[in-house]
Amino acid sequence: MLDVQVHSFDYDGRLILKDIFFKVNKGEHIALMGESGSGKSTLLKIIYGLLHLKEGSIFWGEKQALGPNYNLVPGEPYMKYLSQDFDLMPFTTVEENIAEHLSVFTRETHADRITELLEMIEMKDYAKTKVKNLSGGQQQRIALAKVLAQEPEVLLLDEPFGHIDNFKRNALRYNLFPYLRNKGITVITASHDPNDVLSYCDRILVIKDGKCLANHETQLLYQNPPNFYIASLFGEVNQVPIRLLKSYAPLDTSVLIYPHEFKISKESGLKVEITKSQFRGSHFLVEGETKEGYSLRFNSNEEHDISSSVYLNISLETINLRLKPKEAFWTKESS
Ligand SMILES: Nc1ncnc2c1ncn2[C@@H]1O[C@H](COP(=O)(O)OP(=O)(O)OP(=O)(O)O)[C@@H](O)[C@H]1O
Repeated sequence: MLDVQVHSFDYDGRLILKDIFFKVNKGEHIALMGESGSGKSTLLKIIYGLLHLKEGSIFWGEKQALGPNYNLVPGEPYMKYLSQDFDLMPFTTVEENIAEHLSVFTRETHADRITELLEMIEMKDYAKTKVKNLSGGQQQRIALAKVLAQEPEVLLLDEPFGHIDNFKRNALRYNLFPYLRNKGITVITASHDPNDVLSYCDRILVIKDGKCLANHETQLLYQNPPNFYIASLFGEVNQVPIRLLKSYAPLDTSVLIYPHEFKISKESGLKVEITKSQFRGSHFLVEGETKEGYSLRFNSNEEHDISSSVYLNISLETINLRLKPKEAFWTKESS
């Protein structure tokens, strides 16, 4: 188990992380989510041992990760970190870059291992190509193969697909995450992209301004977002005042509703006047305004004319789920 206890961390007196405590079981995949600048990369660098942690500790089982003040070469041998800059040797070939990270004691199996990794990242044809002649996305894939070369026990991925186009990104996720799971590798992935997280991570740790806002099982967090910040990490979300939905509701509160959770009716529900209708491939993302002036975004299978009206409905089940008191729920679950 990886045990992360960060009481505080600062860069030259500027506090960046505060009271971040969590454990990751062996073989578990967790995601670090949070807006840009919230401290995700800093946390990964601390865990890997690139930054000195004065107040706190990192343990992998019984072994303590001691950081740069103790290790001549920063980093721990059982852990690998894929940083946002790829750290490759540009004037050598793809296979040489990967082989660099394979053990000299297993030379006879190097070729097989390199082929296995290049197949996984779908770059088998580039084995002999010099890294400097690859695109940014291709270099990121090689960097990924490099950190996997000597199977780490713990893998820290910082925006692993940031430079890769959507087409390749989907294929790579599809290959990579099951591969890591089969190998029993413990993974922490920092990402802004819900597609990296929703299907592949067991748990999500949310960071905002250097503090941990949530640490929960993925589906549970998606379905019960405790606040707007967390819900919006998954994409579009509406904050709907409850009195718009139930005129008799005495509560001065609002519920978080994802655009796909609205059902459109031509007859009854919450009336909105269409202000925007945007093609999104599989559906239209439509914006409508209530008579009180609230703007709501919902999905529709059809395009809607500007200034036309529709009625929106949300299932009672969803409303009740979102109205559940979150404080007790989250404190209990997150321990
Ligand atoms: N070496 C550094 N020296 C000083 N401040 C730094 C350093 N690295 C990062 N910071 C600051 O620490 C804060 C957290 O940065 P960090 O890179 O950890 O955020 P992040 O959540 O990973 O962002 P992103 O998603 O954009 O990568 C930011 O305000 C950043 O400016």
